[in-house]
Amino acid sequence: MATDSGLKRKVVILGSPSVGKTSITQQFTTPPTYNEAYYPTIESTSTRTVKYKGKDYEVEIVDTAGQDEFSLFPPKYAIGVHGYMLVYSIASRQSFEMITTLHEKILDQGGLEKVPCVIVGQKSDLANERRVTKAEGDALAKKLGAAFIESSARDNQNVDGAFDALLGEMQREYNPEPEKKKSSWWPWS
Ligand SMILES: Nc1nc2c(ncn2[C@@H]2O[C@H](COP(=O)(O)OP(=O)(O)OP(=O)(O)O)[C@@H](O)[C@H]2O)c(=O)[nH]1
Repeated sequence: MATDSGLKRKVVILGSPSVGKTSITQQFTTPPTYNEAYYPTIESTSTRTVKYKGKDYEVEIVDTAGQDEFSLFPPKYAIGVHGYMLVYSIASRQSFEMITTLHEKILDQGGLEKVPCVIVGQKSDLANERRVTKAEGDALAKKLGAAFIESSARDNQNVDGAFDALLGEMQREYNPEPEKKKSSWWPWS
């Protein structure tokens, strides 16, 4: 896990193979980009500067190889990382179930109790092949203390929204809003 490092954020994208991790990353860093062809990723890092609440953040994004329940969690994905995007496909139950496993691995590896996270239900355009409801995604995110969004890299739907949600989670962790001054009982004080 990382400490607050000013206006830089390092995020790692994790999920089962072929859920659209590379597609969502490319659509975010070099829009508009979408590739119908599937090329399995080994690992790839890209950056984009984004404005969040009036400040420019340099976001470094590590797009990882698809994981299954037997994959080892590389320790480098726990060091210096500010937040995680956990991606599944709404058309794959198995990829949805991997989210809980991945979340556990992140906490175990970092020795953490919580971590800034967004859960992304990708391929929302595949409505006829849906195997995971929005309510299930939402409930899992609540259980894991994460943000939740459904997106389509193909249609460029909610791609920026997914990263924005993660920035929000990281902001809460590293730059919490100062507590609002409690209103005084005395109206004149
Ligand atoms: N229908 C649909 N297909 C998508 C979407 N995003 C990605 N795909 C397709 O799904 C396949 C896998 O996409 P990738 O982005 O390579 O998936 P990945 O999760 O990076 O895959 P790994 O490298 O194996 O981990 C490709 O054929 C994409 O064109 C989407 O939003 N909708």
